[in-house]
Amino acid sequence: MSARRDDVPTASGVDERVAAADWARVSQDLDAQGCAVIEGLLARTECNDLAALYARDELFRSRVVMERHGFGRGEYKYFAHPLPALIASLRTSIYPRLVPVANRWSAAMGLEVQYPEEHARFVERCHAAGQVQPTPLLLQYGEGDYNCLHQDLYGEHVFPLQVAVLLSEPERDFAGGELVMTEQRPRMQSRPMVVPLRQGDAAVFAVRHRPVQGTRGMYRVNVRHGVSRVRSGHRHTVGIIFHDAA
Ligand SMILES: O=C(O)CCC(=O)C(=O)O
Ligand SMILES: [Fe+2]
Repeated sequence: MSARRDDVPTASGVDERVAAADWARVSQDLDAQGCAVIEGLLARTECNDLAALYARDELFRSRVVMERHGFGRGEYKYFAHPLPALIASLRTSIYPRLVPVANRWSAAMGLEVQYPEEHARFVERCHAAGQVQPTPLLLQYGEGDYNCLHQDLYGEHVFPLQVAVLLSEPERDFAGGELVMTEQRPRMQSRPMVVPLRQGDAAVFAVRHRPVQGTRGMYRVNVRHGVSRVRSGHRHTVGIIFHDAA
């Protein structure tokens, strides 16, 4: 029998908030910078309630202690099915907003893959290839913790954009712990970026690579993300990755 899950955060109003975001601006920022911020996507209570789920082992399929794998320091847990309503709603309502960017990028990079309009259809594609495990995750950092630059690839099927929502408030709950991105350009040095976030803000960013318009045509940059050292306090984030894992 599945555990009672009616005391986890509800999805009340989240679809409406997603619909109200300025997706034209997000898409422009993604094209120009490879990342975009949606301010105040989640309310403070939703952030606190989500962060509190970290202790609820029955909601998760696995726990990763980053230090054991050389991933950094701190830990995270992947949600099990059924996903908490708020996470499931974010995943299905944000996905179609990002499909136009994903398809445009794919074509611009000369890739064959195109993404279906609906998240359920894309998940079917993942499942058919043996990628059946949910990838949304909660991350928890304490003093001295950090997350090494990485890419969240879990199999052949990769949706090219992902979302992370900061659940803690900088300066109040923690110091340091900035979301960091690097873009590795062909035959050039990497470009670093810091993404300033407050509690409830969502960062949307490229998972693996993205097209950049150069003076001599389009080229592909390789993208990684991570988190700088948390200097004090505690920091939680929720990561929404749209492909499932093998
Ligand atoms: O904690 C963060 O801000 C980054 C989390 C992360 O690596 C992810 O959501 O994939
Ligand atoms: Fe990540």
